[in-house]
Amino acid sequence: MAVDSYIKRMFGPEADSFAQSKVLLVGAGGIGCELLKDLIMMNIGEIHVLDLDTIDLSNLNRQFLFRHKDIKESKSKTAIKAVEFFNHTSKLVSYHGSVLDKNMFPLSFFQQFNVIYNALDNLEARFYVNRICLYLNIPLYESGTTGLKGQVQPIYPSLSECFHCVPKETPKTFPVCTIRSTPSKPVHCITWAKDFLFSQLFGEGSPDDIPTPDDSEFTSKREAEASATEINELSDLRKLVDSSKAEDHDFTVKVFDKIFVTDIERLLKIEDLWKSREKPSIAELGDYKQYLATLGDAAKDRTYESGTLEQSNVKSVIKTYVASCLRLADRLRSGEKLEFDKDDIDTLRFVMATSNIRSLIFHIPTKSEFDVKQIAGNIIPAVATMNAIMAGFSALSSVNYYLEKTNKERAAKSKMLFDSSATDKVVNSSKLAKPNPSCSACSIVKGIVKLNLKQLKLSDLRDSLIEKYNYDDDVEIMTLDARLLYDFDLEENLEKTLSDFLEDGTILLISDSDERLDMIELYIIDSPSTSTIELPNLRIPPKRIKKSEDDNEEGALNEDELIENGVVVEDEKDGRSNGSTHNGSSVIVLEEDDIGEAPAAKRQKLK
Ligand SMILES: Nc1ncnc2c1ncn2[C@@H]1O[C@H](COP(=O)(O)OP(=O)(O)OP(=O)(O)O)[C@@H](O)[C@H]1O
Ligand SMILES: [Zn+2]
Repeated sequence: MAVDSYIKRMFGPEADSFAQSKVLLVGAGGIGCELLKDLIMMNIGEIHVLDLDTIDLSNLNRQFLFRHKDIKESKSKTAIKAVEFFNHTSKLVSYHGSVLDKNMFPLSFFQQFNVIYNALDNLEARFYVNRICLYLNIPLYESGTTGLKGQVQPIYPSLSECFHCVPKETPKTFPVCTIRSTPSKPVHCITWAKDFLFSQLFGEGSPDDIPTPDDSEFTSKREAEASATEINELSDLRKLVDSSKAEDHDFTVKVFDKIFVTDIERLLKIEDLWKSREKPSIAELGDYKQYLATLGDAAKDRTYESGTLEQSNVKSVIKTYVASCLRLADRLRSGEKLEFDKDDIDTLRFVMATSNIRSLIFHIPTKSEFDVKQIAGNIIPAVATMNAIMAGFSALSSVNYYLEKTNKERAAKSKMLFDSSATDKVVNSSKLAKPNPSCSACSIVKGIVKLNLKQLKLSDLRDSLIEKYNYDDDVEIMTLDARLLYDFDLEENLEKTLSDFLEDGTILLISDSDERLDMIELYIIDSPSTSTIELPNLRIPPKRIKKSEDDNEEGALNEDELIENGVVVEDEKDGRSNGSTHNGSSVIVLEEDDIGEAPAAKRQKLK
């Protein structure tokens, strides 16, 4: 039976809307491959698939649209090619690029879609798509899995909780002193090797930028001093790596001596540290000096040992350390910017070797390359079935979008779905919650403004804002990433052209200096053909007193008032609006993937 007749039989005449819809699928990985198949089976009219990545060998166990021959090919393009032969009538379009790339995917790109499906693996991209959907009032089906856990969250802007409404789990952290001085578990050594040693020796940034932790983060002043000396010496070694020549391998010996001998000897002198702990011991490395010296010429060919690396064999890990150091230094010299990537063999082997040498010294069990990859990449193995289940629920839950007429009805019928720990249940569901009135993404009234950035000055924008929104006296203009462009105290930017600070896609936060009106958020679109400033029609609610630790609760508006006051719908069609919508440092173990977008916390004056 043709797919459309099958869908009609299931859902009745309303099913025509499936074929009339155009959707965007962001991410063609574990969930994305499944979801693409599901959306095709729903007979969706147009499916656009976007992914930045190419296929890796490790994707093949669960990303069922990809084969061995597709390794290194674009995920989105390959996924679409793979489903071409399915029995379907959907029009398919692929894009190879990051959803965060504003040149490739400006706001107008997203505007063409009725629904967006997220099948991503990181918070940054998820927060970004969430905000885009808030601006354009597009329903978003957000999905994610971690091992055997998973969830699907339908997001109807201004009607239900957005992705930002509920704080996300903060990355697991370890005290600095555990990582720098007293590791007791393999993960401590791996974190040290990846986040401290690798990033300082080969990572981006000047060697002088190495951050020095606060004294308060250590158990004693001596320990803090030892750490500061360690950091200064490491900074010198980074300079040595930068200035090394291809034929040099001396720096590998100097780095080894410093991190595994001098630093450890310094720590050993702080007796307090070892009163209740076993002392680290360089003797665990045996005759490492002689072995390092003999490696010289042999290491020059930069080859790794063949076969499985022996994680606890001192000679084997030292050889891996030398080869990875030389290969990374070659790459730095060729101008490459290096960052740790679990799939980059040189960065992985450097971390594997150095963490295991440190583990040997501290009497900690060593870890195989496979284990180090899991821990350093913070990988919880993906479960193909859970991806398939959550993708299925995302598609199924979005049926409400196609069958109902308004976003209000769609949101009322939609459910959030998540894994269940009960033995007799696979999945739990709950009604969609209302938006969080103090969410920094969806509670602020938003609008889109087209400006000729090269022609207009900041003073033009300030004057237009005051006139359009009836600010009594003055406004404060700040970017979403907390750069202060203007306030009554900072007038020097007024005569500068907007292109000096803004670009297409910059988001501005505008506050009322009189504290009478609430803050608004404006999305800037550069429009070289415009000469005037056309600010969107927004109804700005009175200033809210935020319910946060810093502010007291008096005067806070309730949720309904906020939604009522915030919504400004211009040219509403099909439930979508056109433009404005309502609305002591530790070492981080997770990848930067997991560090969410920080809402503008502190203001910095623009210099
Ligand atoms: N900014 C982005 N723009 C476009 N696609 C993205 C972006 N960030 C992540 N993705 C894609 O989202 C998908 C998420 O899929 P998944 O969680 O299965 O991860 P993976 O990278 O395929 O697998 P693994 O991380 O286990 O190696 C990936 O294909 C990834 O390339
Ligand atoms: Zn929100």
